[in-house]
Amino acid sequence: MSMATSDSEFNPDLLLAHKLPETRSTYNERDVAIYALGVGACGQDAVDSVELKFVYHENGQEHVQVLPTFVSLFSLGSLTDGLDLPGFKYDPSLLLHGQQYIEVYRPLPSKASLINKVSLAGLQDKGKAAILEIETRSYEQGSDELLCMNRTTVFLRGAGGFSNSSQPFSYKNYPSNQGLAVKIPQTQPSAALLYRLSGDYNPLHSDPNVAKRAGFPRPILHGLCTLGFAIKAIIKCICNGDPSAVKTISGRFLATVFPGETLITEMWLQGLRVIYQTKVKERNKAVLSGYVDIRGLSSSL
Ligand SMILES: CCCCCCC[C@@H](O)CC(=O)SCCNC(=O)CCNC(=O)[C@H](O)C(C)(C)COP(=O)(O)OP(=O)(O)OC[C@H]1O[C@@H](n2cnc3c(N)ncnc32)[C@H](O)[C@@H]1OP(=O)(O)O
Repeated sequence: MSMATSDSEFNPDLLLAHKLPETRSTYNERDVAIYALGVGACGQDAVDSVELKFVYHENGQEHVQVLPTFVSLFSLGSLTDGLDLPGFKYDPSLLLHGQQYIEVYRPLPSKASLINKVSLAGLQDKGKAAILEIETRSYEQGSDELLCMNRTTVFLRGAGGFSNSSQPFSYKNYPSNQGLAVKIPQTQPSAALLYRLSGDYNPLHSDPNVAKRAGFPRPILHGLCTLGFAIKAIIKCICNGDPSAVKTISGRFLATVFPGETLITEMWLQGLRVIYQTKVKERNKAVLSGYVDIRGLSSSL
């Protein structure tokens, strides 16, 4: 992959000493529904009985239901302002989302105001790149109850070489038997343009010139959009459509996805852990892998 020369300046001591400010998130049912549409809810069948509840109040239902990956949006505030951090001069177009780890502690309300406490949780030197981990703990305003936690790993191409530390990642081995289920939600060519309306306005996903400068032939799909597609497939296949069954989500973005490609998510149930892998069908390429821990299995399974 070719990319523009980075003129990054990286001072890890200054960076790690920096305290990130709190951010605030307020959302309502409209935001929840737009997010769900952005990750393909009701994409194949406009009246899909499992997915309709993520965008519309069905009969007898008081509120739309919130997909657990919606909470990943609370982690965006600290970085979408262009990574304005001391000791850190970096071309944001070279940044790639590397991993996302999510814990959801309580059923998600369909509207809320949150205070996000943000901290730098890790920094690794990979030689050709630096990896920065940012933790965001989101509390409901008023009750101060912890609702969820995100750990976001960003892969900063060209910013490595400041030390010799490195930390391996352990989710590489997949069961050799065929997965429990496979879902094929097709992304639309406009997928990234729709998903960005949920709050990630990074031009890498919408501007052909920015994408070219970053080394891509055209804008790429948001990592968190791919994650949303994958976790929704797991909720549908394994959790009987119940989004509150999801406790923990872990995902590593292995390769880029282009809007319009078809995503296949394969999953294996091991106790209360679902191991999953998402591939792009057209290129037979693994693009996302990880696990989901669930609270329990519905009796209908
Ligand atoms: C706070 C909120 C902020 C949110 C910001 C998000 C903003 C969004 O708008 C941005 C996006 O959504 S970008 C789109 C989504 N992400 C992607 O498409 C990236 C896909 N992955 C890749 O391209 C490669 O894996 C790539 C390029 C990442 C790595 O591939 P290689 O360069 O080939 O790396 P490799 O040689 O295999 O490994 C080098 C070391 O790095 C570790 N590593 C690899 N992939 C990683 C990944 N995805 N995440 C974390 N670490 C990763 C490897 O383990 C290796 O380390 P070690 O040598 O210690 O084993």
